[in-house]
Amino acid sequence: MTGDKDTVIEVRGLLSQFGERVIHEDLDLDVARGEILGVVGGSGTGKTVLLNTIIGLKEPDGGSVHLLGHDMAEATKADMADIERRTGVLFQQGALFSSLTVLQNVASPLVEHTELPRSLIEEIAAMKIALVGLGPESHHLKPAELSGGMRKRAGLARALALDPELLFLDEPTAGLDPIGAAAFDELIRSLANDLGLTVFMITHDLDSLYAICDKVAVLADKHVVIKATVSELERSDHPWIHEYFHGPRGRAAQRTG
Ligand SMILES: Nc1ncnc2c1ncn2[C@@H]1O[C@H](COP(=O)(O)OP(=O)(O)OP(=O)(O)O)[C@@H](O)[C@H]1O
Repeated sequence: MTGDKDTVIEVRGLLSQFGERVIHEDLDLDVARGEILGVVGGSGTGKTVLLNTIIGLKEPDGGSVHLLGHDMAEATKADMADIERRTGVLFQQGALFSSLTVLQNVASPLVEHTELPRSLIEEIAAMKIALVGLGPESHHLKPAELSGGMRKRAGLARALALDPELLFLDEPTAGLDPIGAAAFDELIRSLANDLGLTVFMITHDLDSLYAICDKVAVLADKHVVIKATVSELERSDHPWIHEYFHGPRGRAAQRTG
């Protein structure tokens, strides 16, 4: 790390490509401890690829990523285990194991990363499920038996299973109706505050930016063109940002935000 322990994610000069196709070039990003960062950008600008690169699912083609003090290029198995214990990820579709119940899904990181007795693991999993607002009747349901909103909540409970300090969310409100999305935003905001989480959240949802993000990073032209507060972004004259905030959807979100 460059020495600043309050920077939990540090990306420098990132190059990402698939074959000849360059997705990121010279991309820099810092995320400070305790920050709730929204990551926005047009479709295909590489938001998910960035998330996957930061957490080590994709290797950078150039540049560096430091995550929770670890240089990802040199991370050992023990470092990766440390990172996995300290981060939670909610993938776009919830990524729950379809053959497991909600309780078993939420328990799975505890089974993998701890030596705790089964009964205690189930108790902790039940607590996490309650924390995200699901009732005990959900414990024995399989993912296919859940609504979209319940699936997101179950995915969030699993992401919180190991008491992470850093949470990655890929489009957490996508596919939810506006009321469900607002409730989910509220849940993320209060969990982040109460648990002191740092959050990296990819979203298309302007309402979420207004409701919960301290800062927003905009991906365009293959890199982060600006990282700023929403009100600073409203004043940006970058064409994509201007359209995003001042187009019809932007105006609607400002009215309700
Ligand atoms: N495994 C892969 N192989 C080849 N190309 C890929 C792969 N993964 C992603 N891409 C390409 O990289 C680009 C960025 O994808 P990514 O999913 O990160 O976009 P995004 O910004 O998250 O988009 P959206 O908002 O639509 O979800 C896309 O053009 C995609 O086709």
